[in-house]
This record gives sequence, structure tokens and C-alpha cells, in this order.
Amino acid sequence: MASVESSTEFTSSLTVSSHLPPPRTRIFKIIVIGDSGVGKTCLTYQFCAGKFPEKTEATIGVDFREKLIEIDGENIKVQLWDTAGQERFRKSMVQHYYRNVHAVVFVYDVTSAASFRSLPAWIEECKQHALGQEVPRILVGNKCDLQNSVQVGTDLAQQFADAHSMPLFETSAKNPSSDGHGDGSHGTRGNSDHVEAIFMTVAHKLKSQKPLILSQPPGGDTVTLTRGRDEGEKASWACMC
Ligand SMILES: Nc1nc2c(ncn2[C@@H]2O[C@H](COP(=O)(O)OP(=O)(O)OP(=O)(O)O)[C@@H](O)[C@H]2O)c(=O)[nH]1
Ligand SMILES: [Mg+2]
Repeated sequence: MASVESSTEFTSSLTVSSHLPPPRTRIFKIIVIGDSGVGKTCLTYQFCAGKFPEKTEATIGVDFREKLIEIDGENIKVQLWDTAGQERFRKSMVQHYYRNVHAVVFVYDVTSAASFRSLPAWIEECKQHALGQEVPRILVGNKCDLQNSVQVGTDLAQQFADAHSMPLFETSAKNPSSDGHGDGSHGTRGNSDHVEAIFMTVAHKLKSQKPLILSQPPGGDTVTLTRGRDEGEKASWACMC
């Protein structure tokens, strides 16, 4: 799979080697997990294609969707892993979902109390795959357009999100500008969150967590790009699978 390396802007105080490779696009791997039917495929499609898919079928294994975005002048590829909710379609793939993942999006359906009750099991799966605390997680309640069928109130979802130190977003993959059904993580909110804003928030968080640091090797006059943390993390960024 493609390697992930870095680029950044250089400050004028540093001498830059003319042998530096051309800037490459960083890739953020974000997995989207939750029960079958909660709308993971629709959410990822809405973010990447900008529309609601006319028809979806249960995801088998995983579908990849990518979108190139720009944050503070840096091009970043957001790679969404739209995972299968059905156990039989995911069991051989699970270990690949979690390998070198940068962020996790947990999705439930606001019209399905069962999908909300499943969240602890999804969190447990993350734990079993030894996901580090530094990996951002967010909680998304989808299908807010179905206001008359809501089974999971914002207060309950917010309590759960707080207990697990995750921000909560409520949205609709179908109608991103539909009215929400109450107050959310951001205080009083009359509208549901836009799908695009949710994934952009995750990307911003990742970018701020993973700054590119310019360092000058002792005695050298060239600039080395590092990620500022230990080698293990650098390796995990350099290899997707
Ligand atoms: N009204 C409404 N329906 C939605 C929304 N998001 C998804 N759906 C519908 O919910 C059903 C399931 O959506 P999917 O995106 O395929 O669900 P999934 O989570 O990917 O399911 P698996 O691939 O089986 O894990 C489809 O019929 C969608 O049209 C939404 O925001 N509002
Ligand atoms: Mg799907």
C-alpha cells in the first residue's frame, strides 16, 4: 500500500537541501464503525462524493473512500475505511481495520436504541486491538432527519460521549441541513452537524496532533523532516498496512 510521508513549509532561517524529495501528501486513515444499517456507507459517501447514495447494500469487508482536503496550506488525503457492520462480513478483516489507524468514528442510528446499546461492544473491540489513547475517537448519531422516530435522545448520547471522553455529533447523511432534535455537545444546537464538518474536525485534530517538525542534524546544513515523536510512531505513519 502507498507509503505516507511528509512535506511542510520551510522557514527562511533554515538552509534547505536541494536534494529534498518533492512534497508528498499525508494520508489520515479514519475507520468508521458501528452496527449494520446505521449509515456508515451513506456518511462516508456523503463526505467524499457530496451526496446521499441512491441505494446501498450491506458492506462486505471494507470499502475505501478518499477525499483530498487542504488544511493550513497542506494537502491531506482523508482515507475513510467504511467497515462492515455485519459480523459475518467483517470477521476476516477486523485486524486490518485497526492497523495503523489514525482516528475512529463510532456511528449509531438515532432511531435505533439497539445500535446505541451496541456502542460498548464496539469500544471494547477497539480496546482489544490495543488502540492507543492518542487515537482520537468521535461519536456520531446518524439519521437525524427522521425526527419523529428518534429513540436515542441527545442527553443520553451526550452522557455516553462524556463518559468515554468523546465529542458527540448528531447528523444526517441524507439531509445534512435537517434540523436536529435538541442540544448537543456544542451546547444549544438547533441544527444537526454537517457531515463534512464532522470529518473536517477529525482531520484538523489529527493535523494538530501530528505536527511536522523541522530539525537540523548536528553539524549538518540540510533539513531533515521528522514527525517529532518516537521512531515507532514514525514507522506507523510510513506504512499503511
Ligand atoms: N433517513 C435516513 N436514512 C439513512 C441515513 N443514512 C443511511 N440511511 C439509510 O439506512 C440504510 C443503511 O445505510 P448504510 O449506509 O448502507 O448502512 P451501513 O452502516 O453502511 O450498513 P453495513 O454496511 O451493513 O454495516 C440505507 O437504507 C440508507 O439509505 C440518514 O441519514 N437518514
Ligand atoms: Mg455499509
